Amino acid sequence: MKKVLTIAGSDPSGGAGIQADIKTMSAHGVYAMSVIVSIVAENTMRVIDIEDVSLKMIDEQIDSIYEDIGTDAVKIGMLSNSDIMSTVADKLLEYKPNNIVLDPVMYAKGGNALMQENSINTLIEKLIPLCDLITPNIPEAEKISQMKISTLSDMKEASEKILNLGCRAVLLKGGHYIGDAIDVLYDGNTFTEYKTEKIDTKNTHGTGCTLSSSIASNLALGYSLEEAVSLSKKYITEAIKNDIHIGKGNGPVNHFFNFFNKEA
Ligand SMILES: Nc1ncnc2c1ncn2[C@@H]1O[C@H](COP(=O)(O)OP(=O)(O)OP(=O)(O)O)[C@@H](O)[C@H]1O
Ligand SMILES: Cc1ncc(CO)c(N)n1
Repeated sequence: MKKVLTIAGSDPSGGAGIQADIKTMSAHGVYAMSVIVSIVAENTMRVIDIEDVSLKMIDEQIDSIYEDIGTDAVKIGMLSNSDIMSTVADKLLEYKPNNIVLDPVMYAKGGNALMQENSINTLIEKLIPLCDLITPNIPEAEKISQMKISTLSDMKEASEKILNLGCRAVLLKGGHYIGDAIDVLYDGNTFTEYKTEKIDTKNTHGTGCTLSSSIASNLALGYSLEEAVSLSKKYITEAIKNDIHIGKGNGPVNHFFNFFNKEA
């Protein structure tokens, strides 16, 4: 069985973070493992508090995976500050895992910060160069590329700027784009657009976590980057379409739409 690790924050309400990652990986038939770096008190409505796990415990959790099991892909999600980013980057340099997918989480859907603003330089200098793929949404890509993104051609220009920071590929997600849900993949040679209609729903909590975990799973399963993104775009679209109406705010997607019928 292929093995995929998520290094991210915990969302007790189950729609984003580690919980979304494990559900997504399990729905793809890979063996999911998790290193929790922050515990977030949050739900579908708001973020209440964040408590970071100690750097020592983060170190030891990552060691415990590589001492024993190893990974076929690694998904990295919320890293709240620059010390955590450096700790994770050092471990990636030590173990050199294949297929590193970084979702550079900065804000929750309601707008609360999940990453300290002053850690963006560490993200850029230490983490991005180690990644096979980075999956920013539009506000995150604006921060990383330091340019305003209003059009599809801006998305492409920002992808080029981000790729020049040293990662192997960029998937700039257009869920926040007015109009269709267009994501742009840039691998240094080719731009590939993945386009679906925007689904009219407020239940999009954890869409980014789910997409990046799906891509990591598909890479672990041996798909090429282009195939993995294409399959994962189909997965997130179906997961959004088949939403399950949990909570009072921005609810989660249905990670297991393939396995059960929500009407049943
Ligand atoms: N309403 C929607 N209809 C169709 N696809 C959507 C919709 N919202 C987001 N998507 C798709 O979901 C994926 C995740 O994109 P999005 O930009 O929402 O990520 P995100 O902001 O990082 O999510 P989050 O921070 O909540 O985890 C992308 O493939 C995007 O195109
Ligand atoms: C723990 C966590 N990671 C990521 C996100 C972004 O969706 C969130 N809301 N919570």
